[in-house]
This record gives sequence, C-alpha cells and structure tokens, in this order.
Amino acid sequence: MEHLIEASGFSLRYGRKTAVDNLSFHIPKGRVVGLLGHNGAGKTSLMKAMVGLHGGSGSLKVLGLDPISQRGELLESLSYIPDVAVLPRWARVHELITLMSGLQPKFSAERARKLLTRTSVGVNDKVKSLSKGMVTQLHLALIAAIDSKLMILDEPTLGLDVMSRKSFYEMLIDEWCDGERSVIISTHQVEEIESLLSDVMMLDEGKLVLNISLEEMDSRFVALAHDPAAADAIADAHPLLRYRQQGRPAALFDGAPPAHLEGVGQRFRPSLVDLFMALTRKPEMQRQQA
Ligand SMILES: Nc1ncnc2c1ncn2[C@@H]1O[C@H](COP(=O)(O)OP(=O)(O)OP(=O)(O)O)[C@@H](O)[C@H]1O
Repeated sequence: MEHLIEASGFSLRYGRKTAVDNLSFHIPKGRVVGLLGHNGAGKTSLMKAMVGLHGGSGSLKVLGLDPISQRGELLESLSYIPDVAVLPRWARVHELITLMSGLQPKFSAERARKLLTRTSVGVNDKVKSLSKGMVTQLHLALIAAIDSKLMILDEPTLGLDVMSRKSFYEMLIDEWCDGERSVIISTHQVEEIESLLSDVMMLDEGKLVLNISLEEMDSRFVALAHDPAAADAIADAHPLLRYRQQGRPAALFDGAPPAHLEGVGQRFRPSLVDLFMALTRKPEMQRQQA
C-alpha cells in the first residue's frame, strides 16, 4: 500500500448541504498532517468519512480499505479520537486498559501503562477524578497503544490549557510518530502546531484550498514587509493578503513578488496563520487553489 489515505473526487452531503466538496488528495506514510479550516469548513465530516461514520460519493480509501464496507477491518488498524471523545467517568484507568485489551486486537496494555508513566495519570485513578488535560492524556495513551499505521485526531486539545496542549503534542510526537506512521490532526490552534507538521491541508467551505508540505510552503509563498509609502505599488501587484507584521505593513504573495517590488521591502517567511488567513477568506483565491 503506497498511501495510507487516498481520496479522489470525494464529496459528502447532509441532505442538500455539501460539507465536503470533490476532494482529491493522498496521505503517504510518515507524515504529520494538519487539517485546518474555520468552523463548519468540513474537517469533522471528512474525518468521520475516513473512519466510516459517514459515507459519501467518489472514492475514499483508508489503509487500502473502503471505510464503509470494510469498516470492521479498518477499525482494527486505526487509531481515532473524535471531537466528542468521552471516557466512562465511573471507570478506573486499569479497567479501561483491560477493556481495550478485549476490544482491540492491536492494543498493547504494556505499552499503554508505559505511556501513562509520562503523565500524572495513575492506573488506579478513576476517570472522574482526573482533570480535562489528564483525561486527554489518558485518551492519547490508550489510542497510541494501538499498533496502527494511522491516527486521526479531531480537535484533540480542545478546552486544554497551553501546558496540557504542549504535553499532549510532545507525547504524540515522541511516542507515536516513528517515520512510518502518519497522523492527521484537525485544530484551530494553527500557530501552535505549525512546528510539528510535515504537511498542511486547508479546507474552506468543504473545498481543499491548499494541500502542501511545509517545505513546499516555505519555497512557494513569500511575504514582504514594506514602508507605508509603497502601499499602492504593493496593492497593484495583487498579493494574496495585506496585513501588518510587527507594526509594519506586509503583503503575502504566492510565488516571488514582482521584481520591481523587491527593492521596497524586506522578505520574510510567512507563518501558517498568515497563509491560513490569506487562503480561507478570499473567494477568488479559493477557486485558483482548489
Ligand atoms: N449531522 C449534520 N447534519 C447536517 N449538517 C451537518 C451535520 N454535521 C455537519 N453539518 C454541516 O456540515 C458542514 C461541515 O461541518 P463540520 O462539522 O464537518 O465542520 P468542521 O470544520 O469540523 O467545523 P468545526 O471547526 O466547527 O468543528 C457545516 O456546514 C455543518 O453545519
């Protein structure tokens, strides 16, 4: 199997509402993919389709399997935390480990216990006695103890403070990503996960407006900080986005800015947030990129 996920012309509808619109993409092994998009962009719908919770039209293959007709087989080899993830409050941690051992053939209880030693969660703790951040760490430990090739995380750090988010991502990267496995993470905390990602997919109103590796992003998009006096010349060059960077006017270009502008400003590397702003609020760009 060359790609862990392959979509071709895949769309998903709720009645007349198109939530995911004609997506074609693939995710190879060993990638950390950020799935970004504003509220309602279609992130959860796409992830649900990937785990067989919602069907669509076109083609979608996950781990070489059809998520609807081969769902049982798929779920044996997939790690997934939905955006509404809950763990039973009455249970103790060791009971959840026993439960997982019975339900999931690729789950390793030993590995789950080892992962938990990185957290402040004890095996005898009751879920209801844990903080939200600790529950999320526990959830990750349980899911990361499944020997799978693909992890799908839908807004896994929602509601957590900055320290808890940091330790969640540290555990994910240190303990799960090994260069063979891939993870796809949806989040609104774009700036926080930029350094973790190898690739980014941006959805806007169900359409894929960008699907690119961070390396390609660095070589393709250029930002220029300039003096206010150059504003008209910059505007004439139709940048993707005009904004302010450390108090100075700046413009973001897809490709090198026109040669005559190079002298009026300083180039800098645009952040993922800048790009996100540029590509998910300009309808004319969305059409070009899709
Ligand atoms: N069960 C449903 N029935 C009808 N429409 C739905 C349903 N679930 C989602 N939608 C619609 O589909 C679109 C995409 O929703 P989705 O939840 O996939 O977006 P999202 O990117 O995950 O948003 P958020 O960041 O707010 O979680 C939205 O317009 C939403 O209203």
